[in-house]
Amino acid sequence: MGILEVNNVNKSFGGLKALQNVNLDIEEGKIHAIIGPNGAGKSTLLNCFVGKLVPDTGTVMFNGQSLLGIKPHEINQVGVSRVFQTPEIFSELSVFENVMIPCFAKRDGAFTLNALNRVHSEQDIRERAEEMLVDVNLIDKRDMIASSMSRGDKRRLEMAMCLSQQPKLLLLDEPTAGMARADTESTIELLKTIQERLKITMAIIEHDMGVVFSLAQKISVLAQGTVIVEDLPENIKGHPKVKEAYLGEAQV
Ligand SMILES: Nc1ncnc2c1ncn2[C@@H]1O[C@H](COP(=O)(O)OP(=O)(O)OP(=O)(O)O)[C@@H](O)[C@H]1O
Repeated sequence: MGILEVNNVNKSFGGLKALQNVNLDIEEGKIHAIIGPNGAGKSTLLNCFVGKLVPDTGTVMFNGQSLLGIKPHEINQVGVSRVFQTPEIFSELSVFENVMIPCFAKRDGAFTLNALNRVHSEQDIRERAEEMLVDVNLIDKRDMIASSMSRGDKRRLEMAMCLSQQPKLLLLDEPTAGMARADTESTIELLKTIQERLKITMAIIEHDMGVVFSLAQKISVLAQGTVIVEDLPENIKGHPKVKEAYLGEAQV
């Protein structure tokens, strides 16, 4: 049984069938990539996991609980976190302060900026934030202002913020889009380390096939709203259906 199970999901926008009878099973502890050409329905599907869109029909179950009709922030509370193309961080705050914010939110159920003022007396929050920074290898940069960091380090910081909410499933929406090669490599290493050490399940949408094949343990290929193949990475490379779907785009 998967940690995330998608059954017969359909979603249309007017007359356009963006998702048609989509079935997907994301296994606990694995990195599962969802790939496909432009307009295949990848973002629409991800949006159905986080409450941004509601499927017309079908079910989305997380750990045996339906995610349909649940508000995005509640989905986050049940253990599903999403990482966007552009890291969502507080640019003017230090690295350490950025990580303390979600640590407060996790403990108190909400965060107010005032909380940062009493941080010196908040030993448990400080320790937790430090632990997170060690996990993503940013502890030496704890006093840097977030805006001055590289794209790769900003991604590390965002991951530390996500991890402090103790997610069970991490959804990654093109995590290396627009990155220089060095930052892309650093992000691949980061995600591998997190998955190996913390065993967090990840679902990743990504156009860069180098990233996909470096990380994924299973791949689902979407084309025109339908899953055309779901298999191990070695069986996806060169698969005739996948090649056909990508005709005119970067080859797989
Ligand atoms: N809110 C919307 N209203 C109308 N049509 C939409 C909406 N969102 C997506 N679509 C359409 O649904 C189809 C699937 O789009 P989606 O963004 O899910 O594809 P994608 O695989 O994520 O594409 P890309 O890789 O280019 O981001 C496309 O034809 C898109 O134009």
